[in-house]
Amino acid sequence: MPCQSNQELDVLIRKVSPYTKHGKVADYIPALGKANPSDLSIAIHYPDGMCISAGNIEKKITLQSISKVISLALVLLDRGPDYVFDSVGMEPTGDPFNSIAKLESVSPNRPLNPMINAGALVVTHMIKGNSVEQRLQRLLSFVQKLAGDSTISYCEEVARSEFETAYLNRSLCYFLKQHQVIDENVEQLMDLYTKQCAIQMNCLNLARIGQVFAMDGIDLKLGKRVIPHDIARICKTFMVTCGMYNASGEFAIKIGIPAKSGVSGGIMGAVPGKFGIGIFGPSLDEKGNSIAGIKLLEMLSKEYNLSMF
Ligand SMILES: NC(=O)CC[C@H](N)C(=O)O
Repeated sequence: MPCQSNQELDVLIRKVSPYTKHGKVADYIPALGKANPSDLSIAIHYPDGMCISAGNIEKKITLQSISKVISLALVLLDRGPDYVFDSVGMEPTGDPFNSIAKLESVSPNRPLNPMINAGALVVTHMIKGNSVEQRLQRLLSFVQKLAGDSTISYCEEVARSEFETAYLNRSLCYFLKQHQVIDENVEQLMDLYTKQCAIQMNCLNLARIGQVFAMDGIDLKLGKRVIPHDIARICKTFMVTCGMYNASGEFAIKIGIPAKSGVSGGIMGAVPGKFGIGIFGPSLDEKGNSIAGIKLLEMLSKEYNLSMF
């Protein structure tokens, strides 16, 4: 079913697009610095397969931190919650996503949650397979299944650009290795992690994955469960408590939708029992969230009473 462009969403986009001028695109990953700051698009995917959109939803974006929810779901499926949460906590940090501070100050020295970089690196470390290629393929197949799109792959340019400049993430890895939280070659883990973050899709794919989480792991279009209920619930809870980094509290109060953002400017939303949302707006606020994307979600949530609280 093709995605229908929608007038009401179009009006919302036009209202919030001036906000794109207040933020800036991420450039600490050089390839992301090429994004057009005034881009803004949204897709909403319903469980029956219907889809509405506004803006250029064909444009492909890299998942960046949004991938953390999906790798977490895969690793929970593979290894079970007890194994995973032995090495990664369940608490928000209140710190920026790439902070190293609490790794040192909180005992034991394990990351506080899987949505910060340190926690996500541990989760990626847990993806099963005999080589980076095999582990990436397993993750990609899982992403393709959730999005219902077997063409999804990763962007080599963005992956390479992050791999060549990820000094802070390497520091996190070495810290974790020193404390025996991971036992993998750091370059190998960075290779897999940067490719994971560079998995590329459009807003419609993103909305469809959001919809699977919104429906607690059931893909109604396929007529089957693709993520076990308890795992979808864990992922959604992390989206509420840590999904928007250290802006998650304010986001929960003002918007109240489980969501995960990435520094590419993507946001994946999962409105429980209703629909999934995919947003792309690469101009970011100071915490690394899409500045206009958040405004868009705020207006949408108010207008259609979408807060889960
Ligand atoms: N917040 C993000 O989207 C961060 C993801 C990015 N790949 C990083 O590790 O820095």
